[in-house]
Amino acid sequence: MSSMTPREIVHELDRHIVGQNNAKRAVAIALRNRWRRMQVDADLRGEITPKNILMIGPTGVGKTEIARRLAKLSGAPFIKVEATKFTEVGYVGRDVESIIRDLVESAMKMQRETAMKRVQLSAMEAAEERVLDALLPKARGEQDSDSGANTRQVFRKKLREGELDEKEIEIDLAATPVGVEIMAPPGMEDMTNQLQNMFSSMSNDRKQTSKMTVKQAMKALEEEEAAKLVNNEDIKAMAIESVEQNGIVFLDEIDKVAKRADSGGGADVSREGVQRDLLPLIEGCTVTTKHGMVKTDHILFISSGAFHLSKPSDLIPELQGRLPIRVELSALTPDDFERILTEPSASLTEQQQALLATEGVKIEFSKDGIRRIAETAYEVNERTENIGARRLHTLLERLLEDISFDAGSDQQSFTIDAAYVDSHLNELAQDEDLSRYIL
Ligand SMILES: Nc1ncnc2c1ncn2[C@@H]1O[C@H](COP(=O)(O)OP(=O)(O)OP(=O)(O)O)[C@@H](O)[C@H]1O
Repeated sequence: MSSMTPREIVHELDRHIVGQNNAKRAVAIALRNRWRRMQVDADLRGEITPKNILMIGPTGVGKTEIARRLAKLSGAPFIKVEATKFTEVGYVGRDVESIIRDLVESAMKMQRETAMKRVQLSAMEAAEERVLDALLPKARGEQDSDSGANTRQVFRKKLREGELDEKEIEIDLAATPVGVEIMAPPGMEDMTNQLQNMFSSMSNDRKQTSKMTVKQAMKALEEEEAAKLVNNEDIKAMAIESVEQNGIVFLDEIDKVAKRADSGGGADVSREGVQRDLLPLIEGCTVTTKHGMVKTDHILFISSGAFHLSKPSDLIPELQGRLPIRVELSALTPDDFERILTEPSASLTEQQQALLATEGVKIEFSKDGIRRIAETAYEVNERTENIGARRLHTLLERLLEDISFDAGSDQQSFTIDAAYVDSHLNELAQDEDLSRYIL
């Protein structure tokens, strides 16, 4: 668990997200509180539940990004779900517990990757032995002799230096489990999982001989050996522990399941139903997953919504009480866009430059060029639909389309200044119908 102070967390988030200081502070405190909770006496620890957060702000201003970066920073299992998913026609009552099951799956993946990394070296050595066995298929006794050992040593050296990479060999690999796709009705995911497990375990012990290059064989064998070295039960236990203690669920579009002031009856009933379904998860309950039982008491829920048509007070009172920390994210200005284009580490302009550099094309963004992109994005957002910083992605793609298409042919260096931006985007940006489709 991360032991960073709130100030350090905000500082780290600043590297990726422009502005939105209140939201950054709120999530930083929430994360630190988890660390604080782990420091108190075990008796009291059980009593302290997370202070969940409600982020209020228009689309594309960084709500998801803040939560995602926070999770990454703390190595926490993370999942984003849309609350509206549970109101779709025909899906009423869709199992909200699947949120926790998916979270456990993501934790399993993280834990498995960490465990695999830990055993990487041993796996590589074991794989090397198996490749050498395949390269030098000798009778048993002979391998133990001095000359046998010497040859093996020579081959090992060649193998490590990559000299044998392209040589073809035959190796025995565990057969991949039969792919069985089972379609079950919503809410029956557990049954599907069990059936799938049953089918895959049926084929677990089978081997298949494959012909491949030494390089491919090393990769396949390394994976197989690593899988043998990690203990699945440990991974399960660690995954569940990390979900229970560190898990973060990002519940988007929570405003869309709130009762609306202007509508009456029907749809409200189903929306309220979703809130009631979600409540036990947020209040703390136990969910059965195929890897074990998960208590949701200490999972951090970050909910978010634009709240254009409804207000947080339209949520059912119990849910309001469980989302005590409210933060507002502001709409982005042209100045923010300018900063988003250049400041974050691996910013959009940096990414484009790096991509084109691979073809020997150099692009420079001048200061007035950046300013003009930011202003155009803002104008298009105003005139059509406000999709926040996402507009910068679509605009940049369009702006660099020609360069990107011709890369590698003639001109090798470009300066993107205001004139370039105007000549490539102005016509589109001014035409409302066109920009709706293209920008
Ligand atoms: N303040 C910001 N600083 C840097 N990048 C941002 C900022 N706001 C948005 N972005 C970028 O815009 C994209 C969309 O942002 P994000 O997914 O956080 O939107 P959101 O506010 O969660 O909207 P929605 O509610 O529609 O999901 C991301 O690629 C993100 O990197």
